[in-house]
Amino acid sequence: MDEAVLELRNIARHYREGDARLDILVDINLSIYPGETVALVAPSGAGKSTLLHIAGLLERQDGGETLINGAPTSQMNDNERTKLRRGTVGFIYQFHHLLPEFSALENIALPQMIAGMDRREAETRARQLLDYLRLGPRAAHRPSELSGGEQQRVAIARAVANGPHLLLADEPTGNLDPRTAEHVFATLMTLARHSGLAALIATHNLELAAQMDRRVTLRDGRIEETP
Ligand SMILES: Nc1ncnc2c1ncn2[C@@H]1O[C@H](COP(=O)(O)OP(=O)(O)OP(=O)(O)O)[C@@H](O)[C@H]1O
Repeated sequence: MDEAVLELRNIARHYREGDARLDILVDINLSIYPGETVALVAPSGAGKSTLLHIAGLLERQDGGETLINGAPTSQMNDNERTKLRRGTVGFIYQFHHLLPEFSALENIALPQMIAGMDRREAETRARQLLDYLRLGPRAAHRPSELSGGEQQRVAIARAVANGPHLLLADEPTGNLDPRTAEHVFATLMTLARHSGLAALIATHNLELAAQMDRRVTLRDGRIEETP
C-alpha cells in the first residue's frame, strides 16, 4: 500500500477557558492515502476545524504526531512547517477568502508566486485551471463580479494550483444553495480524483458525504469510522 499522505497519530488538543480545560481532541488516529476522499461529519463544536488546522500545520497539537508523506512535523520549527504546508497542502474554507481587489486569475496565481514560481508560469497554470473548471471567460473578473458558486470554484482552483498532495476543506459548500453546492462539490471531487489528492472535507451535508470514499465522525475527541 502507498504511504499515507496524512497520518494523525494520537493527536490531543485542549483549550483553556478561565480555569476550565476543554479537551477537544483526545486521541485522534486517522490515515488518508493518495486519491482517497474522506468526509468529516460531526456536530458543531466537536472540533472539526481544530482537526483540520492541525492536519494542515496551521495549529500545533498538544500531544501526538502529525505526519505528512511519512514525515513527522512536531519537531519542525514554524518556517519548516510553513514551507512544508505551502508545498503539500491546499485549503478551502466555507467563505472563499479571495482577495477582493484581484482578478480570479490573479487570486489563483498569487499564492504560487509567493511560493517562488515566476509570474508567467503561475499565470499559465492559473489559466489552465480556470479553463478546466470552465471559468476561462471569468478570468479577469474580481470576486464581487462572480457568483457564489464561481467564487468557490476559484477558491478550489487556488487550493490546488500548487499541486498539493493533501486537500483540506472546512464546509466548502456550507454557504451555497443546494444546486450550486452539488456543482461545486462535483468540481472538488473531480479535481481531487483527477490529481490523486488525499482529501479531508468537513461537511454537514450527508448527501455529499455519501459520495466520498470514507466517512468519519468525532466522538468524545476520537475518530470513528461511520458507514
Ligand atoms: N482558540 C480557541 N480557544 C478556546 N476555545 C476554542 C478555540 N478554538 C476553538 N475552541 C472551542 O473548541 C471547540 C471546537 O471548535 P471547532 O471550531 O474546532 O469546532 P467545529 O466542529 O469546527 O465547529 P463548527 O461546525 O461549528 O465550525 C468549540 O467549543 C470552540 O468554542
